[in-house]
Amino acid sequence: MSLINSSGFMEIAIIAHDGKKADLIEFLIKNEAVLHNEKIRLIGTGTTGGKAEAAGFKTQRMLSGPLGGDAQIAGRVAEGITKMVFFFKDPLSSHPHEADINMLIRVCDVHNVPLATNEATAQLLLDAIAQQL
Ligand SMILES: O=C(CO)COP(=O)(O)O
Repeated sequence: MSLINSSGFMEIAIIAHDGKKADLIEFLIKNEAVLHNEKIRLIGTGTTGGKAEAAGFKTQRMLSGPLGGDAQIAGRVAEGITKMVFFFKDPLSSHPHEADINMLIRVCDVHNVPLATNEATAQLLLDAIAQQL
């Protein structure tokens, strides 16, 4: 399983529900030494991506999650462009686009793409890839 896509980058998707956005930004800042590596490309759902950009992380923004951003990222996972997903889900809230959320998770499993749905898992994944950069 290669984590580098055909463009030569490790594209990581960053997504967070509203209740987890602050945690994700804090996670990015804590790991900025790895995330600013020239081989890493960040993409994100609309609002999450905007907050990451505001925190100093160059991020290609997709549509907002509820407007189809999760589906766009699922497409990139299916096409082998996005190689890892950090999705800080809020398990205590319901979401109108639950079908998109579940579809993204399913597509990651179909294509064997590493998916972290919480910070502990995201940290383990990032620590692992730091060795490969
Ligand atoms: O709802 C989301 C993921 O399901 C996140 O979308 P935003 O980053 O646009 O808020």
